[in-house]
This record gives sequence, structure tokens and C-alpha cells, in this order.
Amino acid sequence: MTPTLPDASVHVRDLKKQYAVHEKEPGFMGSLRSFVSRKTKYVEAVKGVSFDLAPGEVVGFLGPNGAGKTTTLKMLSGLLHPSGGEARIAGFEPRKRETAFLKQITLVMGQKQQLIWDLPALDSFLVNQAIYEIPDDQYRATMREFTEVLSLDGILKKQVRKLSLGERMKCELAAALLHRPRVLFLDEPTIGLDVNMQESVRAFIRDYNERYGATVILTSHYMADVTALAQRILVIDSGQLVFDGDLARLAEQGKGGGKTVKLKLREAVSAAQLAPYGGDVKVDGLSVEMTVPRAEVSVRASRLLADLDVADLTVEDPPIEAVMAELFGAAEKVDVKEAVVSR
Ligand SMILES: Nc1ncnc2c1ncn2[C@@H]1O[C@H](COP(=O)(O)OP(=O)(O)OP(=O)(O)O)[C@@H](O)[C@H]1O
Repeated sequence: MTPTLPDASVHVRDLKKQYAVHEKEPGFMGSLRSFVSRKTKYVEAVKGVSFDLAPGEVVGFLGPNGAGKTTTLKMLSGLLHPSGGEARIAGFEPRKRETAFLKQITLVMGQKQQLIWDLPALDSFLVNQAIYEIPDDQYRATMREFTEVLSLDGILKKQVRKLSLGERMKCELAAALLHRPRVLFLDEPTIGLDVNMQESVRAFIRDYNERYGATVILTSHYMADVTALAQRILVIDSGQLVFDGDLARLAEQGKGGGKTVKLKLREAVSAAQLAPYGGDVKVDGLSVEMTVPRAEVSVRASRLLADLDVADLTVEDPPIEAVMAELFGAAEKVDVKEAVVSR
């Protein structure tokens, strides 16, 4: 039965997606051959994923390229039918795409656009008002709020094609949230944006989550998005969930469970002299960085303070992008370079 008051929770059990891919040799002869005998390969994009989100929870959904993030979000928003398992979003079964369900969710894909290219964004907003049957007073109130939070003044009446990427993304977000959905699927909402624009988008998502108690699943290659918005992280790799826990626990997995100790010295010391205190020692003038096993941190820090002329000592978890690179073995797989640049 369709609930009248959705609770914005997300329940996913053993969700699977298999794609059938038709293979074709290159060239004309290849086309002919595939016409006569078509070869089909199956890609297991999602292999039995399960998790539950409480209403209002914000989670970062991370994983290397091709891990199955977009496929999962498309199944949760009802765009793709799962090959197995089930999902319940705000009490609804996504695959049915009921109108009441669509009014509770939104899917924002940073790489795709829903705004009408040749018209001002305002026209697309009016189309969405009609589609989602948003009452006039609610539409006006939401527009006022979004215009303020996203600084949309002056851009709503410009043709979408003439907007900058950042301006367009802000309008895309506004259009996607105009109906005040309770569950947000955000797939790379800040992709390609400059650092300031990324920050505006983050602030908007945070504000929306607090104001409406919306549940948010966010994928991003920019770790700054994830660390700014999410407490809990789901990591998917090769279609399987390999981590579900809080950010701090994910950080603990890095550097073999070690912490980064940073020192500012008053007197220069060589890396060789510092080797007994920790691993991965990096010396840059009077600044030193090293990795120390978690359980040893207090003992080693006391020794460093006793043995050297230390002006400052800090202990940090390794950056989350480094942890991800370590988890997946290769830095390029998680776009660590981009993530670092965006911080
Ligand atoms: N329509 C499709 N047909 C066939 N295979 C597909 C299709 N869409 C995705 N795949 C494959 O399914 C797997 C998961 O893809 P998906 O787009 O879900 O990954 P992702 O984690 O979102 O990756 P990225 O971070 O690169 O966007 C990949 O191996 C991909 O090649």
C-alpha cells in the first residue's frame, strides 16, 4: 500500500544489476559478422548491495571508476530495473515509478542536464512546477529561498546556453529540488566546477538537508564534497560494498592504520635521523611529516618532543583521498589528483 507520509528512509537489500553488452568486431566485416551471429557479454555492474539509511542521513557513496555507483543510483531512482534484490525508498518500490514516489525523490547527474538549452532556466522551472503540481505559494517560497541560497539573481532570465558551467549547475540543482524532494540522489553534482562554485553547491546541499530533513546519497570524485557533507561513507568496488562506516573509521584504514605526525622543528634534522620515529619520513626544510602506527602515537610523539627541538607537533588521520587510493591500489583509479586540487 502506498504510504501517505513517507519517512524518507532508504532500504536496499541484495540489489543486483547485470547489463547485457553486444560485442562487435570493428569495421564493415565486423558489422556483417555481428549481424549474422551476435556475441553477448554480461557485465555484473552491481553484485548484491545492501544498506539502510535513516531519514535525514547524508552518505558519501565512493568507489573507483566503473565500480557501480551510477548504476546503483539509477536503480534507486527507478530509472533502471534491478536484475535482483530490492529497494524501498520512502516506502516506495522505485521500479514502479509511481507519481507519489517521483515527487519524493530527485536524481541529479552532474554530467547530464535537464534544463531546456535554448530557454531561460525560469521556463524550465515553470515546466517542473506543472509536472510536479507544485502549488503557486510553495513555488514562490521555494524560488525565493533558492535564489537567496544559490545567488540566482540575474541568471534566471538568461538563456541556459549562455550560462557558465557553474551558473548552469546551480540552476540544475534548483530545478531538481523545486518540488522539495525528501530523498536526493546526487551523482557528481560538483563535477568540473571551480573551487568557489563547489563550495556554493555544498553549502546549498547542506542547507537543504537541514531545512527539509532530506536523506542524501552523494557520489563525488572531490573528497572535499564528501568530507564536508557526509558523516557516513559507503564504498563500492567492482559492484560490491566493501566499506560502510563513518569517515573517521575509513581514515583509520589508511597508511596501514597509521596516523600522520607533522612537526615544525627549530633545527634542521635529516630523514635518516628521523627514521627510528616513524615511516614514510618527508623532510622539507624545518617541516617534517611521517607515518606512525596508531597504537604508538603517544609514545613516539613524547620521544620526538624529548629528543628534538620541536616548535609544533600535530597528529592527523591521513587524507581520505590517500586512503581511497590505498584501498583501490592505484591513485589514478579514484582521481586523487583532482581531489587534492579541489581542497
Ligand atoms: N548501459 C550499460 N551497458 C553496459 N554496461 C554498462 C552500462 N552502464 C554501465 N556499465 C558498466 O557497468 C559498470 C558500472 O558502471 P557505473 O557507471 O555504474 O560505475 P560508476 O561507479 O558510476 O563509475 P564512474 O565513477 O566512472 O562514473 C562498468 O563496468 C560499466 O562499464
